[in-house]
Amino acid sequence: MKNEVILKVQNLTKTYHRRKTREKLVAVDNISFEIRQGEIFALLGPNGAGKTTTIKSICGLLLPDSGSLEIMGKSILKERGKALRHISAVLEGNRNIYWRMTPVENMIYFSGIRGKRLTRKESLEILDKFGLKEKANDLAQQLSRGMQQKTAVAVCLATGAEILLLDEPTLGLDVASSIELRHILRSLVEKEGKTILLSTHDMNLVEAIADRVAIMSKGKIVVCERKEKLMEMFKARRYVLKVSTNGQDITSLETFGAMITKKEDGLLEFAIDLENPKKLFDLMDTLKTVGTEIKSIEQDTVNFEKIFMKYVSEPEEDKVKKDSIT
Ligand SMILES: Nc1ncnc2c1ncn2[C@@H]1O[C@H](COP(=O)(O)OP(=O)(O)OP(=O)(O)O)[C@@H](O)[C@H]1O
Repeated sequence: MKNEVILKVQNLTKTYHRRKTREKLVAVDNISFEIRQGEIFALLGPNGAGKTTTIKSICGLLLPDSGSLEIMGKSILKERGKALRHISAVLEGNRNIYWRMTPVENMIYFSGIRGKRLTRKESLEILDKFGLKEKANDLAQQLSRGMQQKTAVAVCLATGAEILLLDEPTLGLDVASSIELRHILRSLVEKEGKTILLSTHDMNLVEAIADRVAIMSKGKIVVCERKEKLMEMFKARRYVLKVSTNGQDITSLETFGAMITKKEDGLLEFAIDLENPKKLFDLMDTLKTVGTEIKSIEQDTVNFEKIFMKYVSEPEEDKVKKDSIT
């Protein structure tokens, strides 16, 4: 049923042990989140944040140290078969298809493994949604990368699973193929009631299709929020100011966390992140006191790249702010 919790991850922890050095690495550190039916949930994070480890744990490919994983109320650890039949995954772009089989053969084979008898007619209908009907009888290895990735998602769909786990689905795709795949994913959710868990570095994809977003860093979830809310929060907070400077001491801007973006011919442009908009007036007072003239104040355009960077690189960003002002 729409809006029902369909996937529940609670206090998931996974540690890797390096054999040679006996070092321990906590790849996923006590994370919890829920995904509702009909949602596109994006899991983001820099390299090594723990996204793939999380997805592999959900697929039952890795055994977590602790925590619980439930799909449609069934525990992956205790009722593996019953839980996992509701999910289908594409890991690392397109690895879940056999190169020496055609798209149709892949679909019939993988749905067969899941106990589903897919007819050739049904598989052609699915391929049609992906614009791949003419390629139905070509070997997968003869398809372009974009076509292979779309075939991989088509295979996922062929299994009849309600939840699709897609790890980097747009990796290596050109702009047109990536946009096409976005439309396909959105329509799978809207027209067919599928639920999608997406792990990606593609911020345009997140901005275009995600409903909710969790950002991971060093094994932890640092924020989990509706995409619109995150965009709104940031839109309200970031300002870009242009001021004229004639050698005035502007080090006081540092207290406002200003980040200089341009400095030329007596004109200074800086971005500022003000959690409390009232602070904008304090900033204007400060600028007046040092004797700079404000040329313009604009609310910064917000995109997902900026939101992502804010959550995953705060200490470095602070350092840049400091460096650029002094
Ligand atoms: N099999 C393994 N053995 C030891 N360490 C591992 C193993 N797999 C992953 N790791 C480590 O666990 C951490 C998390 O890795 P993971 O692949 O989950 O990150 P990720 O967020 O998916 O990264 P990326 O965006 O680069 O794919 C990394 O530090 C990685 O080096």
